Amino acid sequence: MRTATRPLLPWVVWGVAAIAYAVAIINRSSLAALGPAAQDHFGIDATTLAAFPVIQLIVYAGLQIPVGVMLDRWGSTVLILSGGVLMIVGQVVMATVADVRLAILARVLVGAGDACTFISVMRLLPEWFALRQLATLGQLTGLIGQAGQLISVIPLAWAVSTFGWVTGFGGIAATGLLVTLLATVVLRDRPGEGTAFERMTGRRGRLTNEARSLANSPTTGTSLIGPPATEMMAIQTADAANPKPKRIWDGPVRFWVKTRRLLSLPGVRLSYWVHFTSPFAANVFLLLWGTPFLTGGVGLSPAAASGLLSLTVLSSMFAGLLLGPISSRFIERRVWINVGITLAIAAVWITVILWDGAPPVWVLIVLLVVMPLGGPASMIAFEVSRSHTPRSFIGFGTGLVNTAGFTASLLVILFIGLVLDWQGAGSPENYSLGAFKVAFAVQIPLWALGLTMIVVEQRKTKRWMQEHGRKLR
Ligand SMILES: NCCCC[C@H](N)C(=O)NCC(=O)O
Repeated sequence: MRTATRPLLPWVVWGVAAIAYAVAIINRSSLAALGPAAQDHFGIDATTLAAFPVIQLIVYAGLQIPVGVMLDRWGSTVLILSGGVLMIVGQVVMATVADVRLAILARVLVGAGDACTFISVMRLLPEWFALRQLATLGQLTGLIGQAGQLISVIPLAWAVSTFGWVTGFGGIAATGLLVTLLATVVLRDRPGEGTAFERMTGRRGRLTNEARSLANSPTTGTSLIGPPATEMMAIQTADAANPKPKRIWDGPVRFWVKTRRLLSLPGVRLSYWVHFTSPFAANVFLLLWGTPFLTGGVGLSPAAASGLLSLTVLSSMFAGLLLGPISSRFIERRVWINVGITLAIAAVWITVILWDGAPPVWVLIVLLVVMPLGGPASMIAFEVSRSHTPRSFIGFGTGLVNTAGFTASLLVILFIGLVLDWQGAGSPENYSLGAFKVAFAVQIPLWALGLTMIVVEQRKTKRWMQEHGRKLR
């Protein structure tokens, strides 16, 4: 039978989950190209406008661990659907209100819904696919998300300028509704588990009963040989005997114990620092400071700046295609691949900062091609985390790791603003190249911190694995 030999269902489940992630990215970046339109619509200044992405990012990062805990309890389907509903409500509010405080509430809802999506999609992968496929599928998921970013920039800006604010944001809400409905009848947490629709109606279809994973062995943990003898495994056994605990919140003490146990694994700490170090330069540039630097600092026209910025999407998509197969082929070296990419990003930025005067266009092109490689490189962190996190903690572990890059991005966004202000160059009329160069130098200590911690934790991880007789997979 087709389903038994070559199951199609894992691909359909992943496809719909990846589309849900792309919709989350459309929601996340829906204001990216609409700055002036939003200022007009709400009658706000640039500082208030800048608060939108920052608040959204704080909500996103702050919810990663709670969402991870819920994910381990309720599974990916519930979280992806809840995220979809939150984003739909957020965009309906955004489309219909005139008060800026309500618009900020709308962004909070969008940030919360977005926070539920990515790690839930990542949590589905090891349930449906074989180990050797996970790195590539993780990268492809990131790449499909990136396509969402393209949609949110060009077609949304066109829709808002042609049909108006309400139709543009209403259109995003309608797209979200369609995908959420699709997810209700397609997503399944794992083979044998029903869709949300089946669970609500109490009837399971043939597809669910015959569902098979492409994996033929357990896909998380570090051991290929011998029983792991850590404290963590006791927790894993307890969860295996009782796979659906009733409570979502065990109280602060138990939560703290869990966090400490997870962080006691050097491989989990390693994955945190891998995610911390590589993506922030691109995030900061794309979310807030890229256009002011290129226009107010380097002196490019807005059109030239946005042309250069579009390079980042292409570069990151291309890197995503290559890095998946490479990191699963060279599993022992994947952390060093990430380190190499981060060093390249730091080297290009230091060149720009030390350049005498405005860097020529070719240097800017190198910057905008190399810097976004940090996004796909950061996906390696989820591979490292999957290798080292016990199965029953995967959601928590993924959420914890995903906090890292976004925390670093927030810190750098904030530090750049502070250093610009400190130099008296905090507003567009006072921007200068020299001030931006000093401000972007705040990235250097964060790279130094991240890279040092990666080297330290990589050594500890290697030692830990030798001591416990583990082999990486
Ligand atoms: N192709 C770029 C993928 C970037 C992934 C990024 N580092 C990440 O962790 N994303 C999480 C998210 O919610 O988008």
